[in-house]
Amino acid sequence: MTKGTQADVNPDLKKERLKCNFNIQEVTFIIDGGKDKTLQRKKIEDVALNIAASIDEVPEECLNLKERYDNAVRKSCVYSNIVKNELLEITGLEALGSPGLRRTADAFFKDVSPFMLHLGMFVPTIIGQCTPEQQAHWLPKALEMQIIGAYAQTELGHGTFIRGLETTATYDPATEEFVLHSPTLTSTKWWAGGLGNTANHCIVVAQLYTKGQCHGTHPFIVPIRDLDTHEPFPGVKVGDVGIRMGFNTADNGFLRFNQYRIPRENMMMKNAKVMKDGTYVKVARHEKLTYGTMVFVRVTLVMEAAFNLAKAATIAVRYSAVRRQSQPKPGEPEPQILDYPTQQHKLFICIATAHALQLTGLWLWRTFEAVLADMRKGDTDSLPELHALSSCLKAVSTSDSAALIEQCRFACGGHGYMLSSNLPLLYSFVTATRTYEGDYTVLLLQTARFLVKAWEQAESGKVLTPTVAYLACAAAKEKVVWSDSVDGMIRSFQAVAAGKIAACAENIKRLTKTGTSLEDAWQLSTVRLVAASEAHCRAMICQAYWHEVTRLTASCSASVKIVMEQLATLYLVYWALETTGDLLRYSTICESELNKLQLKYEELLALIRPNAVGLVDAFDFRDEILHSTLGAYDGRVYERLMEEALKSPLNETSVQSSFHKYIRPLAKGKL
Ligand SMILES: CCCCCCCCCCCCCCCCCCCCCC(=O)SCCNC(=O)CCNC(=O)[C@H](O)C(C)(C)COP(=O)(O)OP(=O)(O)OC[C@H]1O[C@@H](n2cnc3c(N)ncnc32)[C@H](O)[C@@H]1OP(=O)(O)O
Ligand SMILES: Cc1cc2nc3c(=O)[nH]c(=O)nc-3n(C[C@H](O)[C@H](O)[C@H](O)COP(=O)(O)OP(=O)(O)OC[C@H]3O[C@@H](n4cnc5c(N)ncnc54)[C@H](O)[C@@H]3O)c2cc1C
Repeated sequence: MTKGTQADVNPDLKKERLKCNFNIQEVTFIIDGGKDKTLQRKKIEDVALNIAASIDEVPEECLNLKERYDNAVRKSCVYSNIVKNELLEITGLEALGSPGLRRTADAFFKDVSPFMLHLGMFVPTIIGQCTPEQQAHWLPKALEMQIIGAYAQTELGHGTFIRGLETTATYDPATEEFVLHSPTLTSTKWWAGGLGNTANHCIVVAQLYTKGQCHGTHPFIVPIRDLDTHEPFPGVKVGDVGIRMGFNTADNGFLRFNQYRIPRENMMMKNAKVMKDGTYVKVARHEKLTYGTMVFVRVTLVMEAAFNLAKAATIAVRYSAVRRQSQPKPGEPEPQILDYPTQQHKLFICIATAHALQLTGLWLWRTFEAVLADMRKGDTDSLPELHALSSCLKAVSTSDSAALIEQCRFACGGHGYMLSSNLPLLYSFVTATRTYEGDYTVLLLQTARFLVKAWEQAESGKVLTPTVAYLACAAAKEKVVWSDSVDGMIRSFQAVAAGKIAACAENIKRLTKTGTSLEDAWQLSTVRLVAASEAHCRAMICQAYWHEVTRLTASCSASVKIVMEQLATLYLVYWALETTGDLLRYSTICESELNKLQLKYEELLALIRPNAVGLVDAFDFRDEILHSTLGAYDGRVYERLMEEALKSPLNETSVQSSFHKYIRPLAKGKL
């Protein structure tokens, strides 16, 4: 964080920091996943942000579309040199997924780098889908930025339904090449980040045909532009998809092939191969291993959701400590808006959710690594559970994060609507995460498949995998006894999930018994299935969050343990109050217990209040990363708003040319 001198800090923020009663650094270590991780992150930030090239003289949002893109490319080149020459030195390949890299990227790009998908998906797909020999060929070139790649899976006609993709890759044994072709308008690749103007290579997911047979979708590495001239190769048509709600510097593109040939070796052959004579050989033990990059990105998106929400919460809480408004008691000074319980209600859940998603995300990452280790030994048994877990957690975390970032914007009143607050841009960036890498509903329905199967296993007394083990207790179908202890609340959330899953399973059974096909019975139950999946995910987040807080604060100072537990309890109570209808249905909770719960919630808001600024300081964001007039460490909100306003191109002259051209003639009746 950029602390400046204490004299520069807004007096209200100064007082808030004196009120804070816990060790901020200890909380930072917990959020980062350990002291060593914090130190590494800070080192990366220091190295990367000492290079002033990230600074824009004119705010990014004041440039036109083309200027913004060119500027983003310029900064991407500076930044990729830093990654290549400095950051990879610090941590090796691990740097690519490190929080330090993620954070410093935000200091360079208020919107998104056109190189993001190169690092975010192109490189991970090479690592996940190539044979060691292919990796040795492609990876150094990609890491050295000799080639720049995109990931083109989605088409104009299909994003969700991958099996329905239309682009074909037909093997020609005579030349030992694949012929890529886009047979229809709807087969045009659409959306790939970095593809429109930047990438010279692209991972293309296409239907593989060999010896006259289709073997489903497979990934290929495809050179699309000449490395020297950057002109698209004959047979390749590529361009930008047009202006978007956000991501306007991400260079999302379209791509069409006309009988375009690539060598056989460009098929990514870790999970399946095509031999020289065209024989198709399946290597992988699990049908869906070609979907591996998506699972990897979904796992990382949970912490991405936490990260972005933490930024918004930092901005809104600091601003709420500085902003004074209204006069609830006559004659008294206007209070800080953070003193209003309604403001606390809007904001403290944002801090708690950022913690919940970050700690759940770290736990999910460890689970992912364990599954990966099993798969290296040839064991894919835990893949279905990982898919179910990562699907629902990606869906719920990105959806919660987007909704709460918007809530932070509301919490900042009119100033939150300024682009210089950074909240609108943050929202437009994060709301896309609910759609990309698997739409919210679609992913929850994937988890639902796993849950209904698990329920059937529970009913027949089979052993269940860890994340659904709670279903075994719920098979008794009795209402759970409500208790407002943490364990009691988690048990109740699980009972809600189990009750909803059971109702779905019963509904499907009832419909199929009366002659409805299984597919139709499933469709007719999907509204409930999505709700069941969401309830399961919420119960899982509550359990993982509380478990991690208990584990991680075991050796912390007492005050840190208290504040972390207050936040986690707030999260549980908040969701109990949000889902009272469900609790009334599946637990023994009654009116008086609901009233007690409401009181407990209000008490927690009051307890957290003195530590609110300390808690967002613990996210440890440097001002360069927050990019916010409202959220800077020093709280000089009004000064910064004025400084930014003066940078607007509309303030360059006191009279605009349009006055002479239109307004004056209009007034004189000459227009
Ligand atoms: C250098 C400087 C640089 C500076 C920058 C520096 C920046 C630094 C870095 C910055 C980082 C920033 C953040 C990250 C950035 C990322 C951005 C990403 C952007 C967005 C990318 C995208 O957006 S990219 C496209 C993603 N597009 C989807 O996401 C499609 C969803 N659609 C499906 O994913 C399938 O279509 C769908 C539904 C499963 C059905 O697939 P399907 O039809 O084949 O399968 P069925 O439904 O029939 O299911 C049959 C059985 O398969 C099982 N199963 C299915 N999937 C499975 C799986 N994966 N693993 C195991 N099992 C699986 C299922 O559970 C069933 O099991 P069972 O039979 O036992 O029940
Ligand atoms: C900013 C951004 C960046 C992207 N980057 C990339 C990229 O780099 N590479 C890439 O390949 N793709 C990329 N995408 C595409 C993205 O992965 C898809 O948009 C996403 O997977 C959703 O697919 P879709 O657009 O086909 O939506 P659709 O599937 O058409 O969804 C429309 C609606 O239909 C519903 N629906 C669809 N199927 C079902 C079902 N089976 N049951 C119930 N409801 C259903 C959905 O819930 C949704 O409400 C990007 C998208 C965005 C917005």
